[in-house]
Amino acid sequence: MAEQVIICKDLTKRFGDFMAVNKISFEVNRGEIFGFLGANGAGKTTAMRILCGLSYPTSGAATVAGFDVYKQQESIKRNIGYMSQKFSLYENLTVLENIEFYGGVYGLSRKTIRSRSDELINQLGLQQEARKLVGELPLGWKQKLAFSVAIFHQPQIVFLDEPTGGVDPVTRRQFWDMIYAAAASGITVFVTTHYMDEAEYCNRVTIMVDGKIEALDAPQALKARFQANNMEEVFYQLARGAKRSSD
Ligand SMILES: Nc1ncnc2c1ncn2[C@@H]1O[C@H](COP(=O)(O)OP(=O)(O)OP(=O)(O)O)[C@@H](O)[C@H]1O
Repeated sequence: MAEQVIICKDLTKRFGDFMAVNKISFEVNRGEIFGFLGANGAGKTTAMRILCGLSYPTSGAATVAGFDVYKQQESIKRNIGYMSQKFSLYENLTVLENIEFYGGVYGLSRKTIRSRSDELINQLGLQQEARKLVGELPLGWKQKLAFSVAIFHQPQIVFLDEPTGGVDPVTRRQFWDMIYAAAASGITVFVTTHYMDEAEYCNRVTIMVDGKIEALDAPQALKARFQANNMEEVFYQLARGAKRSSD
């Protein structure tokens, strides 16, 4: 049986009387690309923040990389990478300086940082840009670099919160090639997205509606179950009854 690196059981987060995350349960396997979908306000970011060790649940249980979300937040943070749409690299530092900075934050030795950053810059084809300010790079390149930095310390799991917002489909496809390479190297990928073509690239997806998980399966299986041609239609069938407004 596949090793489970994230286990959630009835995980709940309440803000006052409001159930932002309402008893969600699921498991994610090592090396899997796990899509976490839902309309605006469904509760994705709230759930993801708990799994990243940034916030406590109200009730329920979860472990991430074997560590408990209540008691072992620091161990969770050391074993994951995180990239949010808002998380940005330092625009006023160069490409190389950003890589070195985050390598240091993640506790890598100077020697490791030097050899891995050379390797990374070559892989990304950024040799010409290595000493340019990140602020001068196009958005798609910033996202690729931010992803590379999020997995620079070779974490067990990487959490991506709408990582490809605002870029064209070709650039998004290139970004997904990087996700596949990371997953092939054994990194588990937990990703939220609004783009339904990206949902098709995941091994399995959950669809959250109003704080609850309404469906969880491989895209192919969901399409068959909902007699849909694509994930857009599956999503629409599940999310059309959502009470939380999309803004
Ligand atoms: N600190 C908070 N206090 C009160 N309500 C909150 C708090 N954080 C989030 N919420 C509410 O919880 C619900 C879920 O928010 P969350 O950000 O998790 O949704 P999401 O699925 O990530 O949506 P989006 O795609 O818009 O980021 C929203 O209705 C939001 O207003």
